[in-house]
Formats: sequence, structure tokens, C-alpha cells
Amino acid sequence: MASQALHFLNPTYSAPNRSLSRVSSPSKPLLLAQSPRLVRPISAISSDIDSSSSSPSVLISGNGKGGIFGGDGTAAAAAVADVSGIEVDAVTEAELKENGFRSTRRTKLVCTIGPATCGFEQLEALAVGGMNVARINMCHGTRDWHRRVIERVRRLNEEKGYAVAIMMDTEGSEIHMGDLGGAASAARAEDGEIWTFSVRAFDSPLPEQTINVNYEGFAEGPHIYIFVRAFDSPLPEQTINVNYEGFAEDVKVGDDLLVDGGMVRFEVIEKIGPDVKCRCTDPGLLLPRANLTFWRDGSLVRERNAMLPTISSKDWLDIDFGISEGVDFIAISFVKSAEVIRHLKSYIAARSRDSDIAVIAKIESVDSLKNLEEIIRASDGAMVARGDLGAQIPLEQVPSAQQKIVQLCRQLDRPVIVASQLLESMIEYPTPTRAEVADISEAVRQRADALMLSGESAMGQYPEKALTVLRSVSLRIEKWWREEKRQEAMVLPEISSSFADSISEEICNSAAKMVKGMKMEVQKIHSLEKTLDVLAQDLAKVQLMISVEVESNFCNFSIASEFRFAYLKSDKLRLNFGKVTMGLGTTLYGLRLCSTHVLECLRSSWLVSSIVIEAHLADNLEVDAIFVYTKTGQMASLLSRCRPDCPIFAFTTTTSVRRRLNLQWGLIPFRLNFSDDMESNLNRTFSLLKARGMIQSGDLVIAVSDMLQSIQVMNVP
Ligand SMILES: Nc1ncnc2c1ncn2[C@@H]1O[C@H](COP(=O)(O)OP(=O)(O)O)[C@@H](O)[C@H]1O
Ligand SMILES: C=C(OP(=O)(O)O)C(=O)O
Ligand SMILES: [K+]
Ligand SMILES: [Mg+2]
Repeated sequence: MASQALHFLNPTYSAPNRSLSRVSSPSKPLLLAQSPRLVRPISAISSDIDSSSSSPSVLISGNGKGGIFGGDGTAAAAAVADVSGIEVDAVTEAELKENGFRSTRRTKLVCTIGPATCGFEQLEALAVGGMNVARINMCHGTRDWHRRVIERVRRLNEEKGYAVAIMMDTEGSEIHMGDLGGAASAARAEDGEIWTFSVRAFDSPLPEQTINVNYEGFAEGPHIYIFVRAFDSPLPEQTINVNYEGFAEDVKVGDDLLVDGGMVRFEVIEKIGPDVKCRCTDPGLLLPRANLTFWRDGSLVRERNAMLPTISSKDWLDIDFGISEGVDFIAISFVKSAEVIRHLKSYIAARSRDSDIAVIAKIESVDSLKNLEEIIRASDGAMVARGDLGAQIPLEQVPSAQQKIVQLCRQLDRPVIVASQLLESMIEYPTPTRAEVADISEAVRQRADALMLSGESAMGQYPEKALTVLRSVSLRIEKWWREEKRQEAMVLPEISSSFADSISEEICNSAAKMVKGMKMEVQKIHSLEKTLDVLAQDLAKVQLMISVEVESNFCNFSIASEFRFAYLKSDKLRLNFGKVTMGLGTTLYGLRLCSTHVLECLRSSWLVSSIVIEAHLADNLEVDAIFVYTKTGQMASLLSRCRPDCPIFAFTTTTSVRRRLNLQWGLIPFRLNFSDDMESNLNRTFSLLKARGMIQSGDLVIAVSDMLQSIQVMNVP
């Protein structure tokens, strides 16, 4: 039986000591200790995850010559010639080479693009500085302006190999100010000054100290944006247009008018038709299109504008624009319920059958907090939009809301962005405040997927410097937490709804655990061991065939710890753990499944009641990277969710999935054409990455894929 199952290729490769020492033990089979570097099942690897008929069992150690990993000159030459076959950007490549893969940045960075950063060179500087996603805010600028930004980002990606994703953020129908008139990018309101907020559509210059409001219910509802409309003629000073036409009717004399959640505060002193005269009580900077809320007797006034749709008619036009431009993400402002997200997702699906635009729910209102879980489940990701959130709930509740949203998103496997005011002072100053650095580090410590710059990159004085601060603080804090080994364990509930998905989930959880070097519980079954004793005799290893029926599912199981390989395959009907190949004192890696399904099988067939826990597992495994081959990105996301201790190289066949994965924690997305044959995929990847100096022989890699449900642990040949 054993001879039938075990095939060894010439073991010419001498593995680095670290891997040898971990797998060697006096009881280990000799043959295996010679070439533990590569784990390679032959019949186990199948392109058909649904096939359960063949018993995948043969586990083979590979070698440098003539093996599937193609150490011979021809294969290598072909691979070198094919270097362009893998798409990765220069920044990632340089980072990998300089720092080695363990210390690449895990936290992703989103930059809002505005007048300060819309040029090609400026965009390139941001890409070089680590921008993963460019956000365009439809509150500002014209569609033509945004189209030009999108074109430039595209060109950057095409010409320089970046995968900068584009996120379009809707305006929403909350109340906000209009433009400040002319080329004014900001205006300062001083204490005691009288400003006019107006709902008038100014064709001609606004009168002095008048503000036009873009919301017709402005004077009636709570959220008032000061509209920054493109006026033909400059607005007069101290005049602000409001986008909500009801504004002048909704507000009352004595109300507090908060700009941008309180960055500037006014008191309503007089209403004159469409104009509302306000006295500045907290001076500050008025930014175009800043959000407006009004408060009465200490509470947020939510009147007619609470009935405004989440997606306004203008937003629908912007969404159409986003779909036709093929943006990667659409972020929806002021989401109140999951329904609106589902509605939008079905609209996108109907409008663009083959596009996969992800919908991000911005959590920035009281309603969104109330329906948080349902909203996150319905969305493809969420944003902690602290700017408006802080205007709707007491400021001191924002940190706990942030933590809750970040945690919930990770549990539900949705990327989460922490946004607004991370480096607010850098709009004006070249260095951040200490408090801002502490705020960034808290978001990094919470393991948010991404951090976002708004005004800092859109219209600030120091966009690149702000990005550098974001990047270097993220890197430093990530490193510190890794060194401290103080990762807070988070319970990750099972999220899959189908059997196949639950296996993917288990595989990802297991792979991530292996990386962490945490001890895993491995179960050795007494009676099985006895059987092995008998069967083994002088044999170095024994292969057993176990096929057990559990609740009408056939189960087979395959392990070859010596090769540090484990896999399983399944279809709808059968959980398929083929033959068990194990030596005495076997070490199993990454098999939580083993402890659940398999043991149940073993218990019933071998009538085992007592189980010994064996645990000389992935301790100090020091895995350098996880490789995941994923077509849809799902397995990459599941791995990212585990926040493993090493980076995740996500290989995907489409550029759109590559860009989308760029938002998620720890993922380094590559575009690569790969097949269903994992052997050749790995072979090709190793050659391509080695040729570019991004990995080296001996690096320890765990590979998983969504085509073959497997986990492989191997040293790069
Ligand atoms: N496309 C744009 N055109 C002009 N100004 C912009 C643009 N995008 C952003 N800005 C400026 O950057 C500031 C911060 O951006 P952001 O936080 O996205 O918007 P908001 O302040 O409206 O929430 C805006 O207030 C605006 O002054
Ligand atoms: C990100 C936010 O949304 P916007 O910048 O569009 O107001 C926020 O409110 O924090
Ligand atoms: K917005
Ligand atoms: Mg907002």
C-alpha cells in the first residue's frame, strides 16, 4: 500500500535548516527528512473540486530537477521570458525587495482627489507614496472633472503597473453649503460676523454675507450643506448658498447651525424670506460644500430632510456615470437601511452584467448605527465616516462606534475604511499633531482595512507629506504590534452559507493560524495509532485508507505532515478525505477540519472514544507569505479577514479583481493568468517572482486556492 502511494523525485535540494529542524524528529521517516522543502501531491491536485470518486492520496516531495516545479534550465528560461506575465506595481516590488515580505504594509490607504492632487504627476506621486485607492467625492467638481481624474488614474495603472482602485463617493441628499464663489477654496468666518445662508439660486453675485443653501428644505431640516456651486460670477463675501430649498423654512431663530459637524458654528438670528442671517459663534474655516446640521435645544433637528432619499436624483446620475466609467467602488453617503444598498446592488447588476462594482456603505448617521449589522451584511464594505458621524452623535461616542464598526466588518468579512480628520492639521501644516498620530495608530491597531485622507489630500497644502505620515505610522505600528505579539484574538463567527464556502472559510482560518505560529490542536487517535503500530513495523510510514460514511456523506482524509501538506476536497454530497498518510508522531498542519469532521468520521468507524491532543505544530513556522490563487477574490478576502502575521500574495486573473483587493488588509494583489493546475501555477509564480527578485529560494510559503481546496506549505525551490 505504501509503495503504491509514495513516490519520490530526486531529492537534490537542500532545504534551509529552519524548516528541516522543525520537521525532523527521531521518529521521522528518513526519506522525508531529506527533502522536506516541497510538498506536492500528485493525484491530490485536481482541477475538479467536485470530483470525489478518486482517492487523492499520493503525497510527494518535489525536487529541483525535472519536477513539476521545473528547476531545469528550459523551464526557468521560459519563465524568465515570461516575467511580464505577472502584474504588480513598482512600489510593491521595491517594498518587497527592500523590506522582505514580512514587513510590507498591511493597512491600505485611500486618498481623496481634489484640486491639490488631480494632475497626472500629483496622482503618480500619491501612487508612489502608497495610495491604494483614489476617492472622488461627487459633492465637489463636475463630472467632466472627475472623468479626467479617472482617466489619469487609469493611465497611471496602465503605464506604470499600479492597481490604484477608484472609489466614487456620492453626494447624498443631506444639506450642505454651496461653493464659496469664484475660485475661493475656503473662507474664514470670524467670531461675531454676520453671514447669510440663502436658498436663492444666484444667477448674479450673491449679496454680501449671504450663503446660498442647496437643499430646499434647508430652513426646515437638520442637515444643511453650504453649497459650492459653480457660479458664473463670484459670490460676494460672507454669503453662502445652501442646497436645501426648505432651509429658510425649517430653521428657527435661535437654532445653532453647525458647519462640518461643528468646525464652525453659527446662531440663527433672523430669517428674511429665502435668506437666513446667522452670527458666527465659533469661528473657523468654511470649506466649499461643507455639511450643515442644525441643532435646537441641544439636539439634532431632524425634520423634513430626514425624509430625503439616501440616493438623490443627482446621485443616480452620478451612479450611472460611475457605472459607465467602470469605477471599482461606489460609496453611498448617509446610508439609513440595508434596503437602499440592496436596491443599488441590483441596479448595478442590471446595468452592468459583467462589472463587479463593490458598494461601500458610509456609516455616518444615527440611522446607520441603528441598522448597522444589516447594512454591513448587505454591503461589500463600509466606511466609518467620522466627519458626519461626529455631527450626528456626541463626539465622545465616535471612538466606540468606530471600534464597533471595524470589528463587525471584520467578523462579517467586509473591508472597512476609517475616514476623516486623521491628519486634519496637515491641511495647513507640514507635520501632524501627536494626537493625530495616536488616532492613526489606534485605527491601525484595530486592524481596519484602510485609512482615508479627505481634505488633506484633496485641497491641503501637503498631500504627499500627509500620505507619508499615514504610511510610516501604519508601518511602524503594525511592526510594533507584531513584535509585541499582542494581536488581540477576535472571535470570527462562521459566515458561510454553503458547504463549499464553509470549507473555503476553514481552509483560510487554518492557513492563517499556521502563519501565526500558534499551536494547533492535533488529534491523535489511540486506536488508530495502535493500528499504525501494527501496520508500520519497519516501514517508515504507513498509509491507511479511511473511507467513512457520516450522515450519508463519504469522508476521506489525507495528511502528510512530513511534507507539511494537508488538503481536502469536497463536493456537495461528499466530504472527501482520501487516504491518510501518517507516520508515528505525525505533525499535522492547519487542520482544524480534522478536528471537526474527520474525527467524527474516525470516531464512528474506529470506535475511538479517547483522543490525545498532540501539539507540536506550526510553532515558529515563520511563514514568509501566504499565496492565494483566487478568481473572484473571495478566498483572499477570507484570508485577509484572519489578519495573519504575514502578507498575503493574492493572484487573480482579472485586473478589476486585483484593483478591488487593493482595499483589503494585508493583500498584495497580483494579476496573473493561471490555470486549474496548482502545480503549474505555483511553478510559474515562483519562477516569475524569483526572476524579479521578489522571493528567494528557501522562503517559506503557504499556498491556498479556490480551485482546489487545499493548503500547502513549502519552501520556495
Ligand atoms: N473634486 C473636488 N473639487 C474641489 N474641491 C474638492 C474636491 N474634492 C474635495 N475637495 C475639497 O476637499 C475638501 C475635503 O474633501 P471631502 O472630505 O471629500 O469633502 P467634504 O468636506 O465635502 O466632506 C472638501 O471640503 C473640498 O473643499
Ligand atoms: C467621509 C465622510 O463623508 P464626506 O467626506 O463625503 O462628507 C465623512 O463624513 O466622514
Ligand atoms: K460625499
Ligand atoms: Mg460625510
